[in-house]
Amino acid sequence: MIEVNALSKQFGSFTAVDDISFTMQPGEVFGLLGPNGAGKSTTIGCISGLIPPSSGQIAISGHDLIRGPRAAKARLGIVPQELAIYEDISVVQNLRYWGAAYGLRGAKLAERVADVLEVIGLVDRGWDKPKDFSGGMKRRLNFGCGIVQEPDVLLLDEPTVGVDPQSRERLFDMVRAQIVRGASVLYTTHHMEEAESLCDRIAIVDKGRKIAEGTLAQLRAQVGERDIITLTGAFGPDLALNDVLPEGVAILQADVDRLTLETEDGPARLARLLDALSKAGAEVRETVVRRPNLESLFLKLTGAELRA
Ligand SMILES: Nc1ncnc2c1ncn2[C@@H]1O[C@H](COP(=O)(O)OP(=O)(O)OP(=O)(O)O)[C@@H](O)[C@H]1O
Repeated sequence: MIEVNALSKQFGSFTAVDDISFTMQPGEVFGLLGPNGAGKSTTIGCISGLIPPSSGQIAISGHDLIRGPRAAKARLGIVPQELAIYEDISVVQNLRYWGAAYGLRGAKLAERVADVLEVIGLVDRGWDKPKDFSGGMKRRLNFGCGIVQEPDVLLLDEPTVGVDPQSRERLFDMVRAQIVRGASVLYTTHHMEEAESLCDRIAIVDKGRKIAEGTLAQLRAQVGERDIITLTGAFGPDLALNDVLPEGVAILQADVDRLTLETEDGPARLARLLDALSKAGAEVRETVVRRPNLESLFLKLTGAELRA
C-alpha cells in the first residue's frame, strides 16, 4: 500500500532523512520509532506530498507520488503532529471542511461526519468549538479530520502528544478500528511502549537513518537475552575498563561520565560489577539495568537513550 524506496531529504547541507526504504501492507500498523529529530516528521511530510524529497521514490496504493500526485494523495489521510483543526468553528464544521476537501458531498459527507463523530466520541459536542476542549479531545478531533474520507493509508505523526491516558487508549482503539476496515497506518512515536503495544512491524530510526526493522519479536531477538546496564558517574580516562570489568560483561559505549554495558543476567552480576569499578577508582552515581526491549535495542545500536 505504501512503498518508500531510498528516500532522502536534505535541508541545505543537513540530511534529515537518509536513504530510508520500507513497505507497508493493508491492515497493518507500521511504526516509525525514534527520538526527537530522527526524521520521522520529515518522512511523513514527504509521503504526504508536503515536503519534496531530495531523492527516492514513494508509491501509495500503486500510484507514484511524483508522477501521479493527485491519485496518490487522494488515498491518504493525514493526522499531523501540529493540530490541523480550526478552533473557532464547531467539530461538525471541521469534519465537513476536511471531508469536502477530499471531494465528499451531500448525503455521503453527512453520513461520514456522523460516523466519525461516533468514532472519536464527540457526538454530544458536535456543535461546540474546539477552543475550549482538553488536549485529548482536540487530538481526537485532529484524528477524525484525517479519517473522514476513509483513506487507504493513514499517516499519524505522534498522535498522543499532550493526551491524557484515557484519551490515549481511545486513540489506540481508533487506530485499531482503521486496521479492521483494511487501511494501513504509519504511526510515528518516540514512546517504545506505544510501538510495542500497537505496531505490527517497526522501523527504528535515528539521525535520519533506519537502523533496524522487523516485528517486535524479531527486534527483541536482535537484543538477544542479554541485559543492558547503564552506569552514570565518573569513569576517568585512566580506567582500564577491559581489565576491570568482570567476565561476561561487554562494553557497548564508554564515556567519561557514562558506561553502557551488555551482559547476561544483569541483576545477578551487578554487585560484582560495582565492586570491581569501585576498586578501580571509578565513581558510580546511578545504575539502570534494562531487560531486553526496544529501548535496549536502541541503546545497543546507538549508545544513546531513545528519549534523549
Ligand atoms: N524545514 C527545515 N529546515 C531545516 N531543518 C529541518 C527542517 N525540518 C526539519 N529539520 C531538521 O531535520 C531533523 C529531523 O526533523 P523531524 O521533525 O523530521 O524529526 P522527528 O523525528 O519528527 O522529531 P520530532 O518528533 O521532534 O518532530 C531535525 O534535526 C530538524 O531540526
